[in-house]
Amino acid sequence: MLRFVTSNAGKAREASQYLPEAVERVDYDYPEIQSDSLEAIATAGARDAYREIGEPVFVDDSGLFIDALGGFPGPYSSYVDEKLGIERVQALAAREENDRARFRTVVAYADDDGVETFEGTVRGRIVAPRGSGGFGYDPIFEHRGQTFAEMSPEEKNAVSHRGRALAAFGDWLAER
Ligand SMILES: O=c1[nH]c(=O)c2ncn([C@@H]3O[C@H](COP(=O)(O)OP(=O)(O)OP(=O)(O)O)[C@@H](O)[C@H]3O)c2[nH]1
Ligand SMILES: [Mg+2]
Repeated sequence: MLRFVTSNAGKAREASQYLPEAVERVDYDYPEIQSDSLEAIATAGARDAYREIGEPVFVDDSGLFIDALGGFPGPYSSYVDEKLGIERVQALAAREENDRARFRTVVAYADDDGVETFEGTVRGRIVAPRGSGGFGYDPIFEHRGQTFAEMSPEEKNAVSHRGRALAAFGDWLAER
């Protein structure tokens, strides 16, 4: 059994569909450090959550990086979603010629041996919102003609930043 520490139910749903072992969600909002690096944020979070919970845990730190906006909102994606909302982020991006963006996830796993990180990236374009699935920025992120909110959970996992990071994590767990 794997413990996934996250305040985000959408992330937890995707992880349990993906990993070979059962995933138990721990709804603990660990303090997030301020950094430009998802690796640094996830590593500090996993360490903190492991200390708090006393059992091996993993966390997921993700962000949407819009090329024309210098990678904004990046590590601040959660804060920006809360304060502005995805429509206003899309409106900012729509003023630019270049509509390219990427999603990144860093999964960090902590146990007695320390912290291991696993990364996943997917490229796409920022579009006017479409679709009702997924969560967060999914309706404005288009990958190969479909937004993430128009995909089934399985279709999204097969190509997504999170799916790729979890696949790398799963491979590492299997070989350990
Ligand atoms: O369209 C999306 N598709 C995704 O697949 C996805 N994954 C994350 N996000 C959003 O990006 C921010 C990450 O912030 P984040 O990593 O700190 O997560 P969080 O604060 O929601 O939960 P957690 O930190 O307790 O795990 C949050 O606004 C998430 O909603 C996504 N948006
Ligand atoms: Mg967070």
